Amino acid sequence: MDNAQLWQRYQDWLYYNEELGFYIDISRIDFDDAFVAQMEPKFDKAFQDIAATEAGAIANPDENRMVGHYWLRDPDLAPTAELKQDIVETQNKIIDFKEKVHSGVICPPSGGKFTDILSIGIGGSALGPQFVAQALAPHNPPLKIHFLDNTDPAGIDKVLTEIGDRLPYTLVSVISKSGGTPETRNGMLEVKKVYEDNGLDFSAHAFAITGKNSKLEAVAKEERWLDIFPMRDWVGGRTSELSAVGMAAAALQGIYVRDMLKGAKMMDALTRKSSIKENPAALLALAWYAAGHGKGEKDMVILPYKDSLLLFSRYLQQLIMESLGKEKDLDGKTVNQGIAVYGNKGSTDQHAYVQQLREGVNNFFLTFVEVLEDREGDTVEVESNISSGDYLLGFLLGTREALSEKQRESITITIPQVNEITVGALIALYERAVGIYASLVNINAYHQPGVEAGKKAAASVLDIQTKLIEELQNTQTPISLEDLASKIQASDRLEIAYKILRHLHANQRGVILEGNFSNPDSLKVSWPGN
Ligand SMILES: O=P(O)(O)OC[C@H]1O[C@](O)(CO)[C@@H](O)[C@@H]1O
Repeated sequence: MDNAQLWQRYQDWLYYNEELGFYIDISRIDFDDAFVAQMEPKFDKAFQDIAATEAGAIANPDENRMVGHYWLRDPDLAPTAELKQDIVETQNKIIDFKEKVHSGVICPPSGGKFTDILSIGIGGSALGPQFVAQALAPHNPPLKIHFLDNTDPAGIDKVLTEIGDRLPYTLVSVISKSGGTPETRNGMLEVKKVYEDNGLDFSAHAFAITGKNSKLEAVAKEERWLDIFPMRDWVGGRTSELSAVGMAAAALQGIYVRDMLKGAKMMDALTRKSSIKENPAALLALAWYAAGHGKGEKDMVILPYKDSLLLFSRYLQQLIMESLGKEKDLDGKTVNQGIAVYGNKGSTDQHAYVQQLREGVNNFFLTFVEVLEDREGDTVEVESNISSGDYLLGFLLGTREALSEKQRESITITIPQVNEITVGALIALYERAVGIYASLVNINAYHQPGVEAGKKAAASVLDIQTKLIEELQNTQTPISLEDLASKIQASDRLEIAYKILRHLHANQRGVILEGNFSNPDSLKVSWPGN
């Protein structure tokens, strides 16, 4: 296509909503009218599926659950009066909590006001709050947020060192829908110990966001934490940013959470339309399908040209990959679906991997995110009539053109500003696009059976560790790996046993390994206390 044809195609496919100031351009994705016509019946079904989901159908059949994140921003849509009341009450309770914290009614036992929040959670219990904090937290937030989203001891130490002597003024938010995620539990136990070691009452600093009757809820109740906010089984972790999970963290940082909900509600109204061209989420799903032939053949590279949106791709990675990455379809057929998502920000990534995007393997499509407003306040010119923001746009458009010349496809989303309304709308846009795409490819977007396999395997590793240590403590002389593994009936897990022992040895945890480390079979292991 020449430039005149591309310009025409841009206008033919441009989506614009005046109220939100949102543009979506899928003109640089390679599809034709015949493809759209052929997709229409699938979209009709997808629109019906999502309407049923919003009305309270069991959209997550494997877990026998409704899927209700749409109700969070429009409680009137909730299928029962109880659910509606629950949503409204939780939101009001969060606003009330943040007001009490900000005003000092809820305060540290030593007096004064809370200055920091330490948010402990992982996956959907971290990624949304992290993205939103980066995108929207004011320069001088009433509370500064820190995250523990792993069980990495050095990572935990680093965050606690950053907090330093503000620990007595730090609120701790422990977030886990299941209430049993080991990384989160470990973070909580380590942080609790640091509070206790400093003579501080952890319970007077902590609040929980968790599912009903979870282990975490029991602990928070028993230890009389400051508060407990509910997570409901009809909100998945990766769609929980606009539930208590994201709301509490955002509100405490001084972000206008009601506006986030408003932006999401506005986008929901737009993405409920049953005409592909008038529905921005359907346009995204159409573009994803066209690019990857409905099989995820191409990766999705997300490039926001705005530093504050840096974590958008990371957030979308879970939303899209945990939702769409499925072995079986809804009929039980093996399909191995999914779309790989990566990206950071432009133009920074231009100096990292855009070389490969333009000239290397053509296995991706890009999503540029353009923000019209450069900055608050006056613009500085770095050259005559040219600002840094002009360069940013120049790099975006230049990269789009350079890629397009080489048949690399792209979508461009344009928003007027990064604010509560547009961020809420972006979240809702992608949540809906994922729901529509899942329906197009006939998969359950709302379960995550694949994650369980890794969790079970990790538990079995820790079980072997316990047995190895017990056995070693009863062994008087150095013993070969093979003999030790055989004693605990783990001869078939020799590699795992060796790696556990090597880790314990490296951390001076009582285990001594001796011998030739390039020949693990030759190593002898002992417990020096013996
Ligand atoms: O909130 P939870 O239950 O601790 O789970 C954290 C994350 O773990 C997963 O269940 C699986 O990795 C995600 O879906 C979820 O967001």
